[in-house]
Amino acid sequence: MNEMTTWRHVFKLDPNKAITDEQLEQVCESGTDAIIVGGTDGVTLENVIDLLARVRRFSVPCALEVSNIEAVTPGFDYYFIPMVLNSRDLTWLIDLHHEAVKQFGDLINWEELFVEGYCILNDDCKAASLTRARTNVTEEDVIAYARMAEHIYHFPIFYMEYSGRYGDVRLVEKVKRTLKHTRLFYGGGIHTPAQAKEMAMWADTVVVGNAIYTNLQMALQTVEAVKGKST
Ligand SMILES: CC(C)=CCC/C(C)=C/CC/C(C)=C/CC/C(C)=C/CC/C(C)=C/CC/C(C)=C/CC/C(C)=C/COP(=O)(O)OP(=O)(O)O
Ligand SMILES: O=P(O)(O)OC[C@@H](O)CO
Ligand SMILES: [Mg+2]
Repeated sequence: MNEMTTWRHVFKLDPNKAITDEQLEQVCESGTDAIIVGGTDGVTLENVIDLLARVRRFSVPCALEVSNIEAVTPGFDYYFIPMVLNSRDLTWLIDLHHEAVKQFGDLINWEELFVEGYCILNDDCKAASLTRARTNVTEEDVIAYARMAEHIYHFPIFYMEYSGRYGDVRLVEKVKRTLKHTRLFYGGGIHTPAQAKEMAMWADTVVVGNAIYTNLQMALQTVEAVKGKST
């Protein structure tokens, strides 16, 4: 069984945001299942390598969520590749991926690569603007994207991305009830243990990002809320 399929909680670190060594240690030693390194803007080879080297002092698994070709580097345990299913622009579905595979094809260890079928649901986030995501979608639309991810594309991950905003738990539940094999990642607006626990009832994996930078002590408590005996 692949390790990724056991992850319940992950922290997403943004290479474009500052974190002290002490804070990073708390994140990496928190008991989270993995660290994802990723962000939409300001992600450079330099800040990715810097963060990778710092995270590597700890034993937690570390994945790079690739958002631009220039910032891809060896050394991560996994590479997560977003494909934005509700983008209006082929760039974010096919073109950049084609370019990257042309460039790195011979070097890619396909066992380490996981495609994430993204559905971006917050109109007011950087990833939505960048990819021109069609966020004005119905419940039926989202369920159809999830089914496409699982049955047409056979993606390992369907990612409900509310980056910066807490999402609709009832919709997360409905999507979860639809999926059988593809794992459901939920990310967006989780700042409290209660929110993390609520989303973890349905999502296979919950992703906590911004809270690391706004209220670290609260963010750390989301790990126990998702994985602890009290859940
Ligand atoms: C040896 C070697 C070099 C090995 C590596 C081989 C390898 C794995 C190559 C890559 C292969 C490949 C197919 C790459 C894909 C290339 C690519 C650029 C794809 C496009 C990805 C994409 C759709 C990006 C759009 C933006 C997006 C969805 C980002 C996800 C992250 C996200 C939403 C983060 C939230 O943070 P942020 O938006 O920064 O939030 P703040 O407002 O808080 O900052
Ligand atoms: O930063 P937040 O809102 O926690 O979102 C986490 C993650 O889904 C971002 O890609
Ligand atoms: Mg960012």
